[in-house]
Amino acid sequence: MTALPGSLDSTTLVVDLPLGTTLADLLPGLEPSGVWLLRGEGLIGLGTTAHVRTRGAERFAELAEWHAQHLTPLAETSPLPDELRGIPGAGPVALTSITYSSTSGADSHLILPELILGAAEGTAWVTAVVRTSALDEPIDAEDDAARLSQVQQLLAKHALQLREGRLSLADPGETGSAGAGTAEVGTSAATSLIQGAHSEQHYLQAVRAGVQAIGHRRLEKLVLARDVVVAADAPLATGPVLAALAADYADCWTYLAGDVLGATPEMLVKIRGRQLSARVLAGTVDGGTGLQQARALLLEDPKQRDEHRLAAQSLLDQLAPVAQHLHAQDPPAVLQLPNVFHLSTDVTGELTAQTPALLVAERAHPTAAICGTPTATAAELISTLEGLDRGAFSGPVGWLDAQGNADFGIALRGGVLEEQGTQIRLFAGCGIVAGSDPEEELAETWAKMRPMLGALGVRQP
Ligand SMILES: C=C(O[C@@H]1C=C(C(=O)O)C=C[C@H]1O)C(=O)O
Repeated sequence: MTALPGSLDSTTLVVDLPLGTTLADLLPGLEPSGVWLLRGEGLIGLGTTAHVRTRGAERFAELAEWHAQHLTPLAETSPLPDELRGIPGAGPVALTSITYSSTSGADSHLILPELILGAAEGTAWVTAVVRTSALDEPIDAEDDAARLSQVQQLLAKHALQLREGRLSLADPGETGSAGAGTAEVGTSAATSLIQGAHSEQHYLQAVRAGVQAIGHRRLEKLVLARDVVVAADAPLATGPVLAALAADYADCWTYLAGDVLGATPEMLVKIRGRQLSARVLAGTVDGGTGLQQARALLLEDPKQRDEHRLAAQSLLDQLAPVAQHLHAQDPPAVLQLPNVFHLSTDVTGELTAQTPALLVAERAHPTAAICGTPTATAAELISTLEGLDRGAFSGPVGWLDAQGNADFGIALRGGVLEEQGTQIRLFAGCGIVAGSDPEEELAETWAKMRPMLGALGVRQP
């Protein structure tokens, strides 16, 4: 864990975006350190004021402690402009990605960007977060001119400008920013698809073994994943990749935190004060199926309904010790995405105590949507059958603000950057239950990788 010398100071200004544009429109010209966007609104982080890395069984607790020590105090010391009070995510936020497994060899991350662009409920803002020890002299809370100039400097550093209250990309040639320049290299990087840790045959074999274990009544469900690698001839520029995901999958949360990025349709847990909500997905058919047929295939198939029921139930069971009035939509709905249809259950509830958001996420994770039932048996079988270190894939990903609000999606439909950003390992998994067909599950993994393959300019074989 990284200690943070000195305390933090933050400034938030309400800004306008150019008419008819959203935050997502800025992405192609930026090199973000964190992203969380849904339908054009959300957060873009730039640069880092602090980056905490941790591993192991205490990873949630350690990040929660860091959040309480460093981010929470800013709610008191750096008040928000009136227009932003009560807007979740406004002001200083940390983006986070946490590994699926406590035994992963990969880091879990909490990143506090130095500059955050935010938009929610039709209002946009910029927030600068600095270490007071990095300032020549402390900035007076009331010194608006000094605060504006500090924000302007950080904007220029990241290829942005604020003119008459309007935020936009800097005019070409205006700044010496690294952002715009490298983005161009990245968009033109040639990409190719190569095998991941294992072959398709290995996956088919793993699914067969999973179905067999279910047949022997060792467990009811397990989620088996596979990986492929997209290699590029230059570092990938994440801004344009994320912009493509945000444009094509507007109903998914487009994310970047630590080394993982993607566009996920699944919300592990969203926390707003004491209120919590979630969106559980499980049960999938290919997007090429018409809506009418997809509804029948999902809602009327006992196998799909069972697979879904186990996922929803696992979340309710895992949240029960910290929440009350838990309510799950019943029957599930059908969620239509460009690549797939899912059975979907929205869950709501109320936290019974002031449990820190990261510890609520720890409780909720892993659901049977990405692990299985019973959890421990599924987790053990996954580690032997998959033969993968999932890293951040299928772990919680999202943001936390200083007030304790948070979004934790499940890091699906994404990939992990490797080799200095010149390659990205894509993952996708499928829920296996009695009667699962290995070939169909393999096809489903390709359908789930389609968003990333498309954004990276790689054709599905
Ligand atoms: C595991 C993934 O997705 C999960 C598994 C699903 C399924 O098996 O039907 C559906 C949605 C997700 O909960 C993935 O996208 O990799």
